[in-house]
Order: sequence, then structure tokens, then C-alpha cells
Amino acid sequence: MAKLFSPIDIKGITLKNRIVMSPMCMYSAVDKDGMITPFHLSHYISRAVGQVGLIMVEATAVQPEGRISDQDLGIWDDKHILGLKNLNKEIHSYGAKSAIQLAHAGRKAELEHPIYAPTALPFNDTSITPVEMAVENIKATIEAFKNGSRRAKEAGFDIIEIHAAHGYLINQFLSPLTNKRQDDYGGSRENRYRFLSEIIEAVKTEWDGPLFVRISANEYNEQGNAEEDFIYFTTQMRAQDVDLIDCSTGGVVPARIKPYPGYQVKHSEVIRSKSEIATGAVGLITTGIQAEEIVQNERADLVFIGRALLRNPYWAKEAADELGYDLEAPKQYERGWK
Ligand SMILES: Cc1cc2nc3c(=O)[nH]c(=O)nc-3n(C[C@H](O)[C@H](O)[C@H](O)COP(=O)(O)O)c2cc1C
Repeated sequence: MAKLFSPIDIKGITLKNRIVMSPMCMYSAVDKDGMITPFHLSHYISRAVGQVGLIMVEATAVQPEGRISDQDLGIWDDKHILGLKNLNKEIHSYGAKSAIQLAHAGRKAELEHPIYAPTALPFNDTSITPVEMAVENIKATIEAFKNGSRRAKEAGFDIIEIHAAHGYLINQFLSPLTNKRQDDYGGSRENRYRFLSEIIEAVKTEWDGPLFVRISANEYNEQGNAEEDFIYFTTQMRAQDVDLIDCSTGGVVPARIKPYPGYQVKHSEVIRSKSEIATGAVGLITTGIQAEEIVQNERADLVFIGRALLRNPYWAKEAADELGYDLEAPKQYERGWK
């Protein structure tokens, strides 16, 4: 039997297979209110119909100023819970589990109001300069991740992922290139990790289910110490009972390039073996055979599929065909599923 299609138990949540819909912003909220729309329902539910084991909802802002754009989804207010709850009910009805990626864009927010970062360094030449976060801002943001977790629980998600990658706020604290603080939140790797560490502890006061963290495993290679830092960070995360590290990097290699084995999979492999923690691999994993090879050789515990699932909601079905695995149809589709 293909390992890709074998179930896996993560802190009491059983995923029916190892395929995860990678978090992908759809920039489709309207009225700048962060609310789920009919588009989001069809987008996510169709991938649950397509037999993905875990549907991860895109980067969802824990504070309005933490949105990448004003079309992002939000979870900064109780008004967001009901829509997400309806989405989860449908996802679950097709046998998939659901996750939400809690996020804050920091200096990468493209918004009109003030934006925040560990240090007042703009993202690029055309970006506005962020406000350096005072300790009160830091504490308020940690509280926002905690409240977002409470809402995620009320909305019925099975798993929470904290977005600590891709140059967004938490990544800005982890990286010595963007964190020039002189206080307890900057400088040494212990200090740069403090913000994420406090977020994890705050989330855990509201959330006892599986917790994932997405990292950019080579975000500041030019410093020459990223790997050492990330072994430290991920070992700390394991000690804090994080269940899985979702190993990404910055940037997206063009989909037409075929750098298999996936350009980010090597980071998953290193972190899995050196930090002895479960990992997810991502990045141009486009066929069932590639995905199977990754889990079979224990290079990762889960495979996150991004653009291939945007192109084809039934990617998992095709991967099963490729591996000769007889994928059970969702009960609603028994008669039409070939
Ligand atoms: C349209 C789009 C939106 C994305 N949004 C997010 C996001 O919200 N959070 C995140 O961590 N990564 C995001 N990513 C990165 C993907 O999750 C994934 O890591 C990346 O696309 C590489 O996987 P792939 O080669 O299978 O597409 C996004 C990628 C795309 C293409």
C-alpha cells in the first residue's frame, strides 16, 4: 500500500492520508472585512472532495494591521467564526481534516494604516517604513495569536499552523537581517526566538490540538548561520510540544521549472533528522510518485501541495491512480467516481 495514502495520527487527530493543501492566500475577501465568501467555500471544499487529507486555510490575519492586503481572510474578531465554522462543517463531511494558518504580515503588509515590524526597516525601496514595535505592541500581538487560536477552536479546526515564514512578522523577528533590536527580543538567537516562543505558549493556553509551525528554513543564508539557527529554533519548538515543522523557504520557484526532488524538501530532511521532530515537505512536489518517495524515505511525514492543487482540485485522485492505489470515493460521489 502506498504510504502516501496511509493514515497518520497527530495528537489524536487522524489524517486519512499524508496530502496537505498548502496554505495559499487567495486575496478574495471583499469589503476589507476578512470574511469568508462563497468563493472560499467552493475553493476549499472542492479540494476536500478531491480527497486531500488536510485542507489548510490560507494565511489568516490575527490583527487587521497584520494583513498582507485588505483582501486577506481574518480571524481578529468573533464575527469571523461563523463563516469558518460553516466551511469546516463541509470539509469534514468529505472526510478531510482542516487547519488554519494564523498569520501577521508585519512590514510586508500593503495597507494604508501604520504597519509594524521588530525594527523600522522597510521591506524594499517602494515600501513604507514600518513602526518599530514597542514591547506593548509585541504583547498585544501575542495576545492576538492567542485570541485567534480560541476562535479557530470555536470554528472547529482540527489543526493550527503558526506562520513564521516568508519574511512575515515572526520571520522578521527570527532573522538577524530584519531584527536589529537591542532588547530581549533581538540580538542572540535565543532573543530572536523569544517572540515565537511566547506566541506558542500563548496559543497553547487556548489550544490543545495539533500545532504546526511554518518556517523559512534558509531565509538568511548569506549570514552563513541559518541552518544552525533553525536547528536551534526547531529543537526549541519540539521542547514546546509543537507537533510538526512545515519546512518552506522564501520565494516560489516558477512552476514550469522541474527541480525534483523539490527545492525545499532537503530542509525538511535536515530538520526531521537533526531536531527529531515531524516535518512537512513542500515545493514543486507535483506527482504521486514524488510525494510517495518523500514519505517512504522518511524525508517528511506530510507533503504539502500548492500550485498543483490550484491547477487540479483532484490531484490526490490522480496521485492514487499513478501509485495504483484504489482511493475510496467520498460517499456523496460514489456513483460518479471512476
Ligand atoms: C497563490 C499563492 C499563495 C500563497 N499563499 C501562502 C500563504 O498564505 N501562506 C504560506 O505559508 N504560503 C503561501 N504560499 C506558498 C505555498 O504554500 C507553497 O509553499 C509554495 O507555493 C510552494 O509549493 P508548490 O510548489 O507546491 O506551489 C502561496 C503560494 C501561492 C502560489
